[in-house]
Amino acid sequence: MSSTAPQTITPELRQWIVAQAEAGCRPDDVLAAMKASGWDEDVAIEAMEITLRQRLDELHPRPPDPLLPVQPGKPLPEPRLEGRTVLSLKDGHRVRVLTTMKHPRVVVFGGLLTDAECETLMSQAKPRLLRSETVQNETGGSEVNDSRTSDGMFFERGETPLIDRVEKRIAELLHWPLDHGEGLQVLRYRPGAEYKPHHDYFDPVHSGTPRILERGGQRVGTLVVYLNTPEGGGATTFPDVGLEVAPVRGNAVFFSYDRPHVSTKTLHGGAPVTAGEKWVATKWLREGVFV
Ligand SMILES: O=C(O)CCC(=O)C(=O)O
Ligand SMILES: [Fe+2]
Repeated sequence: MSSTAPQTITPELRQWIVAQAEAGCRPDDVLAAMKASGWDEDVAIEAMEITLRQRLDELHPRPPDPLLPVQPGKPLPEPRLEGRTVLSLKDGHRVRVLTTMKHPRVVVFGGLLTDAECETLMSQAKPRLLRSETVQNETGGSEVNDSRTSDGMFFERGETPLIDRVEKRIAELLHWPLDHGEGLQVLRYRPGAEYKPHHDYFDPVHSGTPRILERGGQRVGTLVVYLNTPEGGGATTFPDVGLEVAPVRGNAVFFSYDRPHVSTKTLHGGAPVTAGEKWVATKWLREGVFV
């Protein structure tokens, strides 16, 4: 190679650089070898950088930029409101539309569950409540965490006739297949308990996320149903937009997120309960079948 010849990164050179790196050669030695065979130092450094970056991208593809609309028109759970203030469901149940917001996408429903349904869910959940855990980012497992001081439990999908009825109602309301939903989670917050602001999607930067995504892909929507009306506190807050949803028995707040990114403005939390208890049932919706 002569230093005056055009110095392009040929496939052979690329293979050679990758082979040196993968054999454990120090970059300085690779550079020295390239210089000895006529490469200009700056050009050689650039060739190495470009080649090795390309190789890393091949080995570890980067997740798509969450700010780009990766899947334009990606389907999301979404109620068909069409200007209505009351939605009549197949089981004869009527749900009121109390508040809607475009960005973040938030819809507050009134009367999603009856008082009796709320009572039954609370009493069925109560004996199984344990201190809530949050996702452990590194492993994808779960752990007890100060940011979430509630007690919780999960029902299996379709575990009881009531759960089945509620899940079918949610699937119809949000136009999202029943089998894309996680099992219903019930949480109890005692006085002082809270759930600090968080996102419900799994952050792609965490090493434990791929394992979690094996069971149905990303979460794309959340429905929090209030099973009682706490005497004080306990609103569901959306700090990015200053929205607070009052916890009222039977009502529910739905929000969706088309990508696992803060730009969805779906940061939310359960404000501390100041008096009495707060009980909620959460349904998380995945992009695929949750197994
Ligand atoms: O308790 C609330 O208001 C919010 C619950 C919540 O964020 C969740 O279950 O993911
Ligand atoms: Fe949440």
